[in-house]
Amino acid sequence: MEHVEFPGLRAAGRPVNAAPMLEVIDVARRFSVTPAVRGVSLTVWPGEVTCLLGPSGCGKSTTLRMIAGIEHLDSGEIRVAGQRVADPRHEVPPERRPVGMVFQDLALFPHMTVAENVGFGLPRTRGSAEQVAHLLGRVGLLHHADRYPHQLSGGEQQRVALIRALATRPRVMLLDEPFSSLDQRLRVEMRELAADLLREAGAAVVLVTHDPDEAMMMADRVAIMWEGRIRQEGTPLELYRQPRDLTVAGFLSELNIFEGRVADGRVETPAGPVSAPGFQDGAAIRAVFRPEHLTLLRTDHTCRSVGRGSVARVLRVRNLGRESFIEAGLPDVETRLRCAAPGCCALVPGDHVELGHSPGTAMVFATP
Ligand SMILES: Nc1ncnc2c1ncn2[C@@H]1O[C@H](COP(=O)(O)OP(=O)(O)OP(=O)(O)O)[C@@H](O)[C@H]1O
Repeated sequence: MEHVEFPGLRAAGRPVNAAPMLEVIDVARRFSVTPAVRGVSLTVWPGEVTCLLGPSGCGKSTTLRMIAGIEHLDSGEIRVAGQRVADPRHEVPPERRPVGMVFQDLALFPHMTVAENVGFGLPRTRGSAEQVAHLLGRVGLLHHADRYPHQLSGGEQQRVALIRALATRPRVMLLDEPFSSLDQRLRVEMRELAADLLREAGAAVVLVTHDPDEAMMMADRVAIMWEGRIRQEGTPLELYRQPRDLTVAGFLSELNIFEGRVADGRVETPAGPVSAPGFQDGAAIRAVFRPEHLTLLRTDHTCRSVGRGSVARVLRVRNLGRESFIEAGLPDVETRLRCAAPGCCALVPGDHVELGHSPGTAMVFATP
């Protein structure tokens, strides 16, 4: 097939000639006896969005606050555009770092109009009013320039906060759960708008979220954080397809996990045989499937036919129109299987289904 270039779309991978814009080198921070961040390193290129994804308390916000300069670092170093901005002995104050921030609580100035909010950090030059108008136009809010923040909807306030942070043309943009207070539809809209604006601005972006969909949609690279460390870093697809362990795998979707032992280089699972390269015969392993990788085929049989997947019973079906979620149970197994399929699903609770999986989608990990 002919290779097609889509103008405006970035090629996958990092720019070859550009230098990194943000370098976080082995930074650590401890609060009394609690180590919050234990040696985190990150490199972000201009125009690149890196997402820190992880459970509550794993050190995401502390990492962001150290980059912003509002949290001290105990060890390590932070560089912006090749210049050191922080190490334990020397810290450039936050207001002198070329770093913009948008947090969940937007902190717009209530007594200033929308235009004044956006222009707040700009030197009063002849071009500044035009720049504010340009940015407001870019997010469709030019007609609200003279309103006050309380006269705007949540989504509109979010857009103002975003362009206010972009107005000073920061080299690094930090976003801490910026869309979490918005409803689902608005959140999707804001993610797309923000991703476009941020890439256009050419800033290095670090986005903190605990929402895997947000990470998959917005990020060029995702770093999964766990207990103060980065457990794995890569493109969203690398993490989705080749997670290094079960913890990383479990961040991006629910999982169906089957325990087994390797025989002849493969392991039998209720969803059919799975090859286990790199494992010795007899090794205890876990074969893991994401919900969208299990297949369910309605059958009249109530037990497995030789050489096929197991027969399960459908317990629950949620048809969302665009996709469906099905829960199924295996005899004598307490855990429910969770499956997802595109479009509407004709199965109903009580149906018997033969389990299978899409080729090449199983993930195999050693049992600890
Ligand atoms: N100022 C502080 N004083 C004491 N402990 C703190 C302070 N700030 C953060 N911590 C602790 O450091 C750890 C990491 O906190 P951090 O806010 O970075 O986590 P997070 O991953 O951003 O969590 P969340 O997703 O809930 O915001 C937590 O155990 C937290 O309680």
